[in-house]
Amino acid sequence: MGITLGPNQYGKAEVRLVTVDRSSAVHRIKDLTVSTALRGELSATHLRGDNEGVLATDTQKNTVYAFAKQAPVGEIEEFGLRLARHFTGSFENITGARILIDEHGWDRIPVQGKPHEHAFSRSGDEKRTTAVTVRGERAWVVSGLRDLVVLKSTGSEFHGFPRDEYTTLAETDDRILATAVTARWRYRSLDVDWAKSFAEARRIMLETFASLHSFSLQQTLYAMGEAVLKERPEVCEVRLSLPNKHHFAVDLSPFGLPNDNEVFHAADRPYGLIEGTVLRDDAEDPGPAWD
Ligand SMILES: O=c1[nH]c(=O)c2[nH]c(=O)[nH]c2[nH]1
Repeated sequence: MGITLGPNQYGKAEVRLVTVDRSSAVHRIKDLTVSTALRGELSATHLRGDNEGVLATDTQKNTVYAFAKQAPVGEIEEFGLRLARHFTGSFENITGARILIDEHGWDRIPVQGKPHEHAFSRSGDEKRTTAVTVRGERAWVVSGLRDLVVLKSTGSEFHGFPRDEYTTLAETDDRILATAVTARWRYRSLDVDWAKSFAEARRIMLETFASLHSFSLQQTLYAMGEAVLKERPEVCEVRLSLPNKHHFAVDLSPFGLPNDNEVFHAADRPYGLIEGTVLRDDAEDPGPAWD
């Protein structure tokens, strides 16, 4: 019986990088979590512990910090592409790289109504994300966001589902719909205004969530992905993961009180998890974009 080494990669996970642009008194900060992963001919170290072709994960981490000094970080997609191409271009046995970057937002603290020059508050849990994959000369970019928490207090129904002997859920024509959006979208090419594309995809998804009268979170998921594809030609595929953050109307009848969808228990678990892909019929082959 033969045994072989299967797919493998290695790198430094979750390098925390904060940069301060001090070129004017109005400082600008970038707060990133960067993960690197290198792929290629790495059988020597796995089979024999021969590390000749192993660019140390410590070096990968140092490279992230050095690159942040040597040129402006720019958009996370650009930074990811620079890093990935450096790693694949520098060492013969390293033929692929995957760089994951999360960007954490900071807002300027308003002081007497004026945004402060160098004091910030965290924007919240939401992260902008990218996954840059390089294989040989080619590159793929999948960008997105995580933990964008949204809620609508009406405009959502859920009924018409089958009832078996275990079904207790009441049908509803008016419920709270809430979720924490994880969205990732795949770009057709690298010729993209990354900042604008991100801002527009985010806007389109939010507007769709708000505007669509929803009969299921599945319907909302599809509509959000479809709207991005309709308006953003640079995107060819959208993947969404939407936890259904259930809000149950509390039974106030023991207290002799009515509850006309005004008082809810926000349950944190379990939660429904609705996931799906929306893509163009003629979407390019994804290659290793999602791997
Ligand atoms: O939008 C929903 N989709 C479901 O599949 C589902 N299942 C459930 O219990 N509630 C909901 N809501």
